[in-house]
Amino acid sequence: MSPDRTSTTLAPARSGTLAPGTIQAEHLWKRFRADSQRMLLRDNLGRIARKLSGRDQADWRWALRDIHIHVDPGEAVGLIGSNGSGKSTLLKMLTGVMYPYAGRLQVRGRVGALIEVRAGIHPDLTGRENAFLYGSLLGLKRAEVAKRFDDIVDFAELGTAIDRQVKWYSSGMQMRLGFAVAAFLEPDVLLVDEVLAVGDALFQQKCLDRMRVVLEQGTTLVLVSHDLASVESICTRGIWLEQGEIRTDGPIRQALRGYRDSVEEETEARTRTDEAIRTTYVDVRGVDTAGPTTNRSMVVEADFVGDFRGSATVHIGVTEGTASPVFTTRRDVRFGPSGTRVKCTLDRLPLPRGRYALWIGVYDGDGHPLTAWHPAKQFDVAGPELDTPPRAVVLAAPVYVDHTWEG
Ligand SMILES: Nc1ncnc2c1ncn2[C@@H]1O[C@H](COP(=O)(O)OP(=O)(O)OP(=O)(O)O)[C@@H](O)[C@H]1O
Repeated sequence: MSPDRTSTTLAPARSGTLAPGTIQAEHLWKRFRADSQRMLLRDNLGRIARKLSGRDQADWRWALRDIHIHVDPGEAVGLIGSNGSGKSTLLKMLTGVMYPYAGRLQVRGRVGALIEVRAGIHPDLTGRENAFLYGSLLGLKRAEVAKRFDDIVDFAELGTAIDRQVKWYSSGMQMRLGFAVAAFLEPDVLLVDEVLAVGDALFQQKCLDRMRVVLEQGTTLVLVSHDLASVESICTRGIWLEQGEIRTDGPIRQALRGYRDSVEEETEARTRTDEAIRTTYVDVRGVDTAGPTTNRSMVVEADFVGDFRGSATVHIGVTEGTASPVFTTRRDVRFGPSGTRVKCTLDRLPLPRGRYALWIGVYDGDGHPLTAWHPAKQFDVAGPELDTPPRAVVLAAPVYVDHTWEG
């Protein structure tokens, strides 16, 4: 399918009857030249010659295809997806720094955006000047920015550096300034792209807390991040993009589940079949329960075959969907000609109810993979849900700990 440009508005319409804080995208398409990255002079000359002779068949790649989104004021939306799926492109169009190829886009009200660490921040101006400039771009009067200025400096922890030119700031300081300015100037829509990764853990937590305050004030939030725990802790709705298309738009847990499952499937598919050792059988089961159960025994069994002979280390781990395991364990094993079976009993499974994946990797004495670290089996655990942490906590690690309360 390709877009119909005849019936579209090319520029983002920022007016209409929608309430401030509403985002509406209809049939949104965006493409880039596939060769637009780096180009040598001779390539350019060749292209100009082809253009003059009418033979220039540009190679285009769609970054976004037929995107429909309606976000109501006050919603907290997480945009998730793998590298290159179109998240930043969509966010840039929402801020107005990029135009769609086709489609209609309405973003109503004042838009505060932090789309790149340095975006919207002028290096030759001081932090103070930047804050006032940004405020005026948002349509705020000088006095309105002045009223919030101390909060911005306090939050960004910039102290006297606020009167220094921004080009002397570290990237962390620039991010803190950018976030504080965008989040404290009371936007109707706050757009945040991946920048939290630049700050230290304490500052990330502060940003998440601030986003919650901003949400409570009725601002609409769109957050792009690969930190799925942060996205889950703050967003109620998730939009999962894949190759420029919406795969899921729904409750955040549902979108994250779909995305995590697809990451696992892809890793599994990428697992090479020419490895020195291959996994031929994997089982995960309860010992005296119908299936894996919280705080009860669980058994993992795996069979391996392959050309490798000698001793190697089998690692197994359990993840909640991404590659970082909740825990791992390992065993040195001798691999012989007739295949090898390992069995591991976990006495008290420390996982609350949920769906998990068992990952396996086998490594030789130098740490080289004989079987690459890959998801080998999904399994469900029966048992209690994890206790709900206070809202301020990003996300509790999914570990069940046996405990007793007194008093
Ligand atoms: N200015 C540009 N010129 C050419 N291609 C671009 C440009 N910006 C983005 N693209 C391409 O558009 C596609 C989507 O990119 P985008 O940055 O939106 O993805 P993303 O989901 O934000 O990825 P990441 O998680 O890596 O930040 C990619 O194929 C990318 O190479």
